[in-house]
Amino acid sequence: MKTHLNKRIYVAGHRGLVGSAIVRTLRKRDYTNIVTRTHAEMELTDQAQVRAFFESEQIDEVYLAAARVGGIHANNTYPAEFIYDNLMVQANVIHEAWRAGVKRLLFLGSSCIYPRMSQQPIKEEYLMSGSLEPTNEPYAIAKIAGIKMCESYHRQYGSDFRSVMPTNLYGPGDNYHPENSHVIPALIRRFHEAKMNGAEKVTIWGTGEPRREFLYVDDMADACVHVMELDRETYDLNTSPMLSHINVGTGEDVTIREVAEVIRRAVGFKGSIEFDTSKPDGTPRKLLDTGKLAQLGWRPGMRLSDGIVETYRHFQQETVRA
Ligand SMILES: NC(=O)C1=CN([C@@H]2O[C@H](COP(=O)(O)OP(=O)(O)OC[C@H]3O[C@@H](n4cnc5c(N)ncnc54)[C@H](OP(=O)(O)O)[C@@H]3O)[C@@H](O)[C@H]2O)C=CC1
Ligand SMILES: C[C@H]1O[C@H](OP(=O)(O)OP(=O)(O)OC[C@H]2O[C@@H](n3cnc4c(=O)[nH]c(N)nc43)[C@H](O)[C@@H]2O)[C@@H](O)[C@@H](O)C1=O
Repeated sequence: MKTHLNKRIYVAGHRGLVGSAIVRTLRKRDYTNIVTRTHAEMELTDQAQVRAFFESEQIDEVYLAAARVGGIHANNTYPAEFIYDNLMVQANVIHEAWRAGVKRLLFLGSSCIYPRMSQQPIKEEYLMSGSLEPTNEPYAIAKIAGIKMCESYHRQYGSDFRSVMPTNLYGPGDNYHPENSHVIPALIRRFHEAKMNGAEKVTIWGTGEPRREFLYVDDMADACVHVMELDRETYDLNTSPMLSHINVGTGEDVTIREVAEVIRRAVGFKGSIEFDTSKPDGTPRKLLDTGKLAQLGWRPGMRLSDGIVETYRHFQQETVRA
């Protein structure tokens, strides 16, 4: 007999930062029937491959953590790939999941869906109330389309498709590419290399003044499973009739200068920091209002300084993905 622990759960993007943490969390909670495909095994932008997968695998639930992801430079340099890949991946997975009768799906968006100059902290209902940040607008537009797909399939077909909007994430298994990664992995690598090479200075992009909220990836995965385990009635009661997404964050933000200092200390780099103001700052601030998720009984566990120490420990053990 099928219990909730042996339902067939497909984690899309299981080798990425978030997907790998979701698999760890599901295993820790004794889920036994987790289905995965690497990018080489299934190209999610190809509808025929995605259709064949859902037709043969009898999936009960989907965590959609596969996407084209990168930091400010990657988003700004490859906008066509960020909009095309993300629209295609999510359209194929959401549509084919519906066709195959998948019972529940979780779509991962991003806090960059909200207006660049949004009121802070950002509530879910501020979606589409202003213009987006130009460095990642194509990615944000794709993510907004993903939310709207989940809402539309729920509205028209009653599909139990949900969305969470994570703040900036970091942790074990991140992408440490020198240019294309997000700020925390980029700076862990830069400070580490500077320490190893005996360099005197490390350069940080932008002014150091933007504020960001950072969530440890295992907390993010825990929030994803928490949201998926809510019954539909509770989920609906806590989202507004026209907006189905839920913010996930810590409720606290820091400046880039402050987070750089935390990383410098964790890595043990003794030199100085300089700022390259020819590089973009991006959104000045994006602090999520996480009241809805708190009301649903979830809170983060990891403090930023501890999470960075833990991530640096993993970085030193991992084969760097770069
Ligand atoms: N990291 C962050 O700070 C944030 C992430 N998010 C969201 O969380 C989700 C997960 O992000 P994250 O784990 O960081 O991203 P990663 O880049 O670490 O992982 C993404 C995964 O998706 C796979 N993938 C990408 N494109 C395809 C494709 N066309 N076909 C098959 N597989 C594909 C990748 O495989 P491969 O590497 O082999 O291409 C990789 O395993 C995304 O939706 C992202 O937008 C939201 C906010 C912040
Ligand atoms: C999660 C989120 O991630 C992206 O947006 P972002 O919040 O701007 O993320 P970021 O981590 O790349 O930068 C944060 C801040 O940090 C500064 N910064 C300093 N030095 C480095 C540096 O070396 N690398 C990077 N990447 N940033 C640096 C950088 O200038 C910026 O001010 C979105 O495109 C979108 O993909 C998205 O959803």
